[in-house]
Amino acid sequence: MSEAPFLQVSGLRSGYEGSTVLHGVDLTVPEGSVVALLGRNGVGKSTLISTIMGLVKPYAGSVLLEGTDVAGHRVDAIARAGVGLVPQGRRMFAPLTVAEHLRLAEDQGRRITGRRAAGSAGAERPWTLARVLDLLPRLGERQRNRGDQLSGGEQQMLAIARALLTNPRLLLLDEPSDGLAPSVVRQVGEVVQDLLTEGLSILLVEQDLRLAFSVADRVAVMDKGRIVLDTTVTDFRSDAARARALLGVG
Ligand SMILES: Nc1ncnc2c1ncn2[C@@H]1O[C@H](COP(=O)(O)OP(=O)(O)OP(=O)(O)O)[C@@H](O)[C@H]1O
Repeated sequence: MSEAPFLQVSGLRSGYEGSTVLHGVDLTVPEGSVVALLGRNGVGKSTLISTIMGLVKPYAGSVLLEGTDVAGHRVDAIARAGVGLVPQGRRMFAPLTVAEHLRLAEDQGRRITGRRAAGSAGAERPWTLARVLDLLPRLGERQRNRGDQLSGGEQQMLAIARALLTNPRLLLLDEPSDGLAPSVVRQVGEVVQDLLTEGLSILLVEQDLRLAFSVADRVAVMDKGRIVLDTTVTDFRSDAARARALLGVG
């Protein structure tokens, strides 16, 4: 893992229709690392992910991707700059098959990668469908099944596959364990490890602390729209009382 930040967020403020949710967020994701973003419900974690991705417009602050400020840019420009989103809730199209979802994502990926300059983010070794199915073989077996016929774990794998086909170098993963059985959460953890090996940087919003601790290098805790703690997993785990106070968990 290199120490250079892939993502550096500074003083980021954003919200919805004039109501401020993020009150000046500072956060760094070093290249090739996983940062787990923790925090109680409603503190602004998904809003941060959406603002980084360009889905929510910032009021102030910067979002540097390898040193280039993309704050306020359109979502397609941010995808081209190398950011992929695996949204909370997975966002399947119930009537479409796995193969159809993947074909749409491949088309989108081609549009994004086609406009990317040679040698820029994600241009070196694109995520082809074959490469994605190699990483997520279960999807290969389920190609003819519709979105609403998939288990929660399979839907999560499909959401990850769709994001990978846009050739990101930074993946924003919003609560991938949500609603999954413990054995499936472990599989998600293994996929995150594989993605790290493939050279991605990852910002992981997670409520499942076991998953977060098993894959992350650092932990950032958000409260009321600010990062109130940014530390190593080892340090965070060494102070259970502080963790309980920050997260409200037993
Ligand atoms: N699309 C929206 N329009 C208006 N307000 C929103 C919208 N999305 C979220 N909010 C509000 O912004 C605040 C932060 O929500 P957000 O979803 O970012 O928190 P979170 O930490 O991700 O919570 P959770 O863990 O429950 O997903 C909440 O008060 C929420 O009601």
